[in-house]
Amino acid sequence: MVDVGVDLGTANTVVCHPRDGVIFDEPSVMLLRRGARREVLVGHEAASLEGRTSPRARSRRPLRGGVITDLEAARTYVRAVAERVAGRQWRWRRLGAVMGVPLGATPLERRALTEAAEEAGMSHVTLLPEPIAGALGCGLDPMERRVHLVVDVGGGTAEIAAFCWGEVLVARSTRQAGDEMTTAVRWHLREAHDLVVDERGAEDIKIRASVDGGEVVAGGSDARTGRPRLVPVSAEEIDEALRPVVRGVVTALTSCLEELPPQATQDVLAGGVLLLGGGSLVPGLRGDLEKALGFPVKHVDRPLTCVAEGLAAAVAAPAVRRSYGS
Ligand SMILES: Nc1ncnc2c1ncn2[C@@H]1O[C@H](COP(=O)(O)OP(=O)(O)OP(=O)(O)O)[C@@H](O)[C@H]1O
Repeated sequence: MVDVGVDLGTANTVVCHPRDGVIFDEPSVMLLRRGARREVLVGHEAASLEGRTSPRARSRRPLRGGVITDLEAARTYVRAVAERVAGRQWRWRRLGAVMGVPLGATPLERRALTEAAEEAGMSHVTLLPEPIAGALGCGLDPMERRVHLVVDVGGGTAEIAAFCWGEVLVARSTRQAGDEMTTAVRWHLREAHDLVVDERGAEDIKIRASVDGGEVVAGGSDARTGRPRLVPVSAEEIDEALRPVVRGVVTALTSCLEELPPQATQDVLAGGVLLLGGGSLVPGLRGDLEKALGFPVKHVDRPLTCVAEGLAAAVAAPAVRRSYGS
C-alpha cells in the first residue's frame, strides 16, 4: 500500500510521495477521444492538444473554483492520474491519499472529492485544508501553540487561514484568484487594444509579464477584422489590469485579521504572513498586502508545490490529520 499527497487544483494537479517527493506536476486538464477505443489523456499531453482536435475529442477541466463540478469527469481524471503515477502497479496495489480541499468547500463538495477518488480506485482518502497543508509543506507545525497565518492564492480560489494548536481560528475564501486575474487580462486586451485572446493565451501573457517584466508581445485576433495581430503590452499595464483582483485578496486578508484576538495578532506580527500558491507570484501582491496591513509578508520557496508536499508530510503526521482532516 502506498499513501501519497494529492493537490487536485483548479489549474494544476500535484502528487507528492512522502519519500520520493513530487512525482506528478501538470495542468488539471483531460482530453477524451471517443472512437472504437476511448482514449484519455491528462496533464501536459492533454493541454498540448487543446484547440488542435476534431469534435470527436473533448477537453475537460474537472474542477472550477477549487471544487469538483463534474463528478464523472473527476473520477476519470483521478484514475488516469493514478495510473500515470503508479503505472501498472495501480491494478494490484491501490493508492491511499491525503487530498487537499479548500477551507471554503461545502460538505457536498467535500463528499464529491472523496467519492471521485474512491470511485477512481483510491483505497482510503483523508481531506486536509489546503492552507494547513501548505504551511506543513513549508516546514511550519500546525500543532504548535502559536498562531500562523497563511494566504494561498491558487487558480480558482484564494484562501486565508489563521490556525493554532490543531484548530482553524479564522478563515476566508474568495474567488478573487489566478483565474480571475486571467479574465481581467483578457478583458483589458479586448477593451484597450481591440485584441481577442483565449483563456490560455491570456494566462500565458499574465505569467510572462510577471516573470519577465518589461514589455510582452500579445498575440490574438483583431476584434473588428478577425485577422491575427500582435500587440506590445507593458508589464505595468497588466499590473494595472490585475489591481481589482489583488484588492479583493487584500480586503479578504484585512477582514480575517480584524477577527483575530490581540494575542493571535501579536504572533502573526512576529512570524509574518506566509504567501503561497501560483497566484501569489503576481508582482505587487506582497507589497500591497504589506502596505495595507503593516505586517511582514513572506513568499515561500516552492509556492506551486508546497501544498502537495505538506499533504505527503501529513501521511506521517496523524495528529495533524486528526485535528484538521476529515
Ligand atoms: N509566475 C506567475 N505569475 C502569475 N501567476 C502565476 C504564475 N505562475 C502561476 N500562476 C497562476 O497561478 C495559478 C495556479 O496556481 P496553483 O497551481 O497554486 O492553483 P491550483 O492549486 O491549481 O488552484 P486552486 O487551489 O484554486 O484549486 C494560475 O492561475 C496561474 O495562472
